[in-house]
Amino acid sequence: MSKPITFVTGNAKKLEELVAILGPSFPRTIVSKKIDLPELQGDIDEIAIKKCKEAARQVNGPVLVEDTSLCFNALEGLPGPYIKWFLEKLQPEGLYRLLHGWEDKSAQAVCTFGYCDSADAEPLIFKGITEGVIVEPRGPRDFGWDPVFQPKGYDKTYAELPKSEKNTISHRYRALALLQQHFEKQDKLIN
Ligand SMILES: O=P(O)(O)OP(=O)(O)OP(=O)(O)OC[C@H]1O[C@@H](n2cnc3c(O)ncnc32)[C@H](O)[C@@H]1O
Ligand SMILES: [Mg+2]
Repeated sequence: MSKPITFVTGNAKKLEELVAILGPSFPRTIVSKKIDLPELQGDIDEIAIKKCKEAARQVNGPVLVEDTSLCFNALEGLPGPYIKWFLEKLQPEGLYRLLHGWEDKSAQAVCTFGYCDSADAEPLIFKGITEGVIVEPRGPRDFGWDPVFQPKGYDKTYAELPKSEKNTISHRYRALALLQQHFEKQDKLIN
């Protein structure tokens, strides 16, 4: 039997979505641990790799982490991985206002999972991207910047969409689909 994987996050909403997206058929057991890992700097992959290594060091076993970015194309990809601080200070209204004066409101929601077998293993990276536009905030405010992100091809923001629908098109869903493929392949090799 493989050891359970510890999903390390300080964000209960991320955990809720991961559980809903993976469902009961995921081949490995996932447990969660609430640790606020350091908010690192660097490019998106670099951050996920460092974050994963730090989690593996603290947990001392197989770990999963994820880092989420919101990249505005008009701003060359910023706020990107620093979205947490932008959101905290500016609120969803302020995120929308950042693009005042720019015609291009397009953005990418990026979710990057890192998985590490042990503290000395190199992390594997699984990345999902959903294209969209930044709009004036609409919908419930229970998760981050969901009210300002309207996925491409939709007339509703992430916040306005039913959770079940967000979870079939989101950046997190796309990243987890890759992660799921990886573990299903591995499961077949073992059994
Ligand atoms: O402990 P970790 O996993 O790092 O959790 P966190 O809340 O610090 O998350 P990040 O460092 O990845 O920062 C991403 C920010 O974007 C927010 N966020 C993440 N996923 C989101 C989603 O699907 N929709 C809206 N906001 C999201 C989240 O609340 C943070 O403010
Ligand atoms: Mg964080």
